[in-house]
Amino acid sequence: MSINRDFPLLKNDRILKAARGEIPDKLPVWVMRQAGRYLPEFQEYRKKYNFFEICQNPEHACAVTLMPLERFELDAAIIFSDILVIPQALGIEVEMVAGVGPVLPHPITPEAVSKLSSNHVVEKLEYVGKAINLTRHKLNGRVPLFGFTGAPWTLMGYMIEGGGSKTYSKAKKWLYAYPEEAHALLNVLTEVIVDYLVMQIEFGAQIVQVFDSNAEYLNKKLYSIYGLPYLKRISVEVREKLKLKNLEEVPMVLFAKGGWYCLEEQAELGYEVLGIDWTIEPQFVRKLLHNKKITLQGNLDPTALYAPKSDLKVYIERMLEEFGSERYIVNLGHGIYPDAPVESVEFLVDTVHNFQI
Ligand SMILES: Cc1c2[nH]c(c1CCC(=O)O)Cc1[nH]c(c(CCC(=O)O)c1C)Cc1[nH]c(c(CCC(=O)O)c1C)Cc1[nH]c(c(C)c1CCC(=O)O)C2
Repeated sequence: MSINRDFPLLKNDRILKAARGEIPDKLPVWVMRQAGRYLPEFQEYRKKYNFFEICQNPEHACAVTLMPLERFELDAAIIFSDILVIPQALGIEVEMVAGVGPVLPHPITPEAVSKLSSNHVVEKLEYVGKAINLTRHKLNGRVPLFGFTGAPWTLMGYMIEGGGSKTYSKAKKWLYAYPEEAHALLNVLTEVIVDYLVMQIEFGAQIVQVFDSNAEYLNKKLYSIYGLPYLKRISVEVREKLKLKNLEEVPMVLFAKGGWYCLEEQAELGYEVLGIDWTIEPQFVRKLLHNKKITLQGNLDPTALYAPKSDLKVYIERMLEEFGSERYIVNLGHGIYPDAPVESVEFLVDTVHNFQI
C-alpha cells in the first residue's frame, strides 16, 4: 500500500530530546494507557464498537489516540491498539471481555508451536500501520507518536495461559518442562515483533515502546535465557532492517515491569530508554546506572492519582527531584487504572510542566 511519508514538521520534540540525552525546555510527560477506559469519551465510544473493531479501523484508532491529547498537554501520543494483536495475527483467537480482560479461548500447546510461522503475519497487522500514518498526519506535528508491541515473553504468557494470570505458572512450566518449544515460540514472536516495529516506523511511528509487563514473574536466571536475548535481538534487528530500508532510526523504549532484578542488563540491550516501574526508588536506579548513557521513564505509582491534589503535588515533585532533569521522561510506573480521576492526569501534566528544571 502507499504510505504518505510527507510528514508535518514536529513542533514538540521534548521526548525525543530526552531520549537522546539532550535537555528539553520542560520535562516531557505522557501516561501509559493514556488512551483508555478512564476517559468518559472512550467509554462512550466502546458502547458503539467492540475493542478490536476500534483497533482495526484506522479512523476509530486515530480518534481514540487523540482523545487524551484533546484534554491534556501531553508530550506524546500512543497509537490505540493492544499487545495481543500479534497472537491474533498468528491465528490465535483473542476476545476482549468486558470486566474480565483478554481471553484466548484456545491457548497454545507445546505440540502446536512447530505449526506457527512468522511468514506474512505482519501483513495482517498493516491496519496498525495505516492508523499510525493517519494519526501522525492528524497530529500535525503537535507531539511525537509512539508505536508499541508486547515483548516475546509477555505475549508467550498470554498465549499459553489463555489470558491474564496471577502466577503465569503454566507459561513458566514451559521454561522448565518444554524449553525447546519455549525457545521456538519466543523465536517466532521475536521475528514478528521485529518486522512489526519496522512496519510501524515505516508508517510513521517516531518512537517505539516494548512492553514486557510480565517480566515480574521471572528472575535473573530465567530472564537471562528467555527474556534478555530476545529483547536484544529486537533492538539490533530493528535497526538493521531500518538501515536496509533507508529509514531513520527512532528511539526505542523497553518497559520490563517488575524487572528490577536485571536493570543493569536491560541497560546493555541497545534501548535508549528504560521504563521504571513504581516499585523502584529513583535514586536506586540512577545510582545503579550512573555510568550508562540511558534515559529513564517513570514511575509514579498509578494509584497515587487517587490522592488529594496537595499530596499528589508532593509525590510528583519529589519524584522529579529524585530522578533529576537529565535523561528523564515523566510517566506512571504502570498503566493508568480505569477509575483514575481524569483531573489528576491534568494535574500531573501541569505540575510536571510547571517544574523548574
Ligand atoms: C499487558 C498489556 C495488555 N495491553 C497492553 C499491555 C502492556 C501494558 C501494561 O502492562 O499495562 C498495552 C496496551 N493496551 C492498550 C494500549 C493503547 C494505548 C494506550 O493508551 O496506552 C496499550 C499500549 C489499550 C487497551 N487494552 C485493553 C483496554 C480496555 C479494553 C476495553 O475497552 O474493554 C484498552 C483501552 C484491554 C487489555 N489489554 C491487555 C489487558 C491485560 C487488558 C485488560 C485490562 C486493562 O484494561 O488494562 C493486555
